[in-house]
Amino acid sequence: MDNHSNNNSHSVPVIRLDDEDNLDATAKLLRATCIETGFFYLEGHGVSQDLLDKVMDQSKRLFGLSNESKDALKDPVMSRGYTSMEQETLDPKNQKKGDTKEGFYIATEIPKDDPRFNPTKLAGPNCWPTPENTQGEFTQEDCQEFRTVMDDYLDQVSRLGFRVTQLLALALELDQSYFDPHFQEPMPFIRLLHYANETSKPEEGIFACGAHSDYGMITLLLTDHNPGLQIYHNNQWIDVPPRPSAFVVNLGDMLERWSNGLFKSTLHRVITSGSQAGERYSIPFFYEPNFDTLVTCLPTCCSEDNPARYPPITSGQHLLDKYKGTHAEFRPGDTL
Ligand SMILES: O=C(O)CCC(=O)C(=O)O
Ligand SMILES: [Fe+2]
Repeated sequence: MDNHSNNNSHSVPVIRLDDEDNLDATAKLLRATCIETGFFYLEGHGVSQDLLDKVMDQSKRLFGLSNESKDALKDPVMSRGYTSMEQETLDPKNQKKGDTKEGFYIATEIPKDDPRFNPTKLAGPNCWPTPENTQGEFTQEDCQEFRTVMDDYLDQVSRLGFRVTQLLALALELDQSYFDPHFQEPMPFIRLLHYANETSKPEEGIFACGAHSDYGMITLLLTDHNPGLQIYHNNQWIDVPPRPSAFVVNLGDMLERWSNGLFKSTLHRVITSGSQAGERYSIPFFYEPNFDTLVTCLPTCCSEDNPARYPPITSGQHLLDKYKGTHAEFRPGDTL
């Protein structure tokens, strides 16, 4: 029997990034949290409310486009742009149909004539709305505004992601700068999400977002006021309610692997209740190391008694392997 929601016997802690005087205490709290669930709220992060509001508004405008226009914004080879409702199935074993959500991927803009352009390494241009591909639904100014807001957001959350990796290094009892070289050419991905006004029915295999763990290093999630996110902890699903102005941060499989299983990448899902919640908007930001970073057991996480459990893998290969399993339409680097 699947409990839809639970009282919060466990609550997700708040970590503040602006408490420089108590860095040791913050790192200790973060360590305990990462060993337990790897989920926490992040406050004092320095990203302005104005920008958070703007990015949500622009996301709503984008998903308000007609299906025809949104379909013209797909780029499965570059893994960018629009992904349709039910295209992604995050938990194929338990889902009868795909996630009841649509999405839009944005990453670092690398033009085709840039020497770094390489679709097999997920490095390429974004798929921006234009007056042409939106059939005039977006004017030139609308398109410019969308891009300006998204560029600004990508820049700010990337800086924030870098600071979080420094705090994670401390939590892992490493030098604060330990991860810095691995984020010199990071792979940041914004994913705008829009959940349908449809009630999830776990017992019938219908989920807003099926149970999964995230693939990469860290995820910084911005949500609107609608509840729905749950984490699986101590054999039950626990609500992680929206907390205004905070990011929900969670660790992904890559960091679990890097830390030899010490830091957890916890299973989570989204359950929507159509009548109560209406449509839900959220924006996960995935912050990943350089494509060529070698993810191999961190020095503080293995010893003679606790040898490395996973063979080394590059960050890029790890992500590509994971994407293949869940994105029906994604074909990174296929013949252009
Ligand atoms: O929408 C949410 O609250 C969570 C989304 C999520 O877990 C994901 O996209 O990885
Ligand atoms: Fe997730």
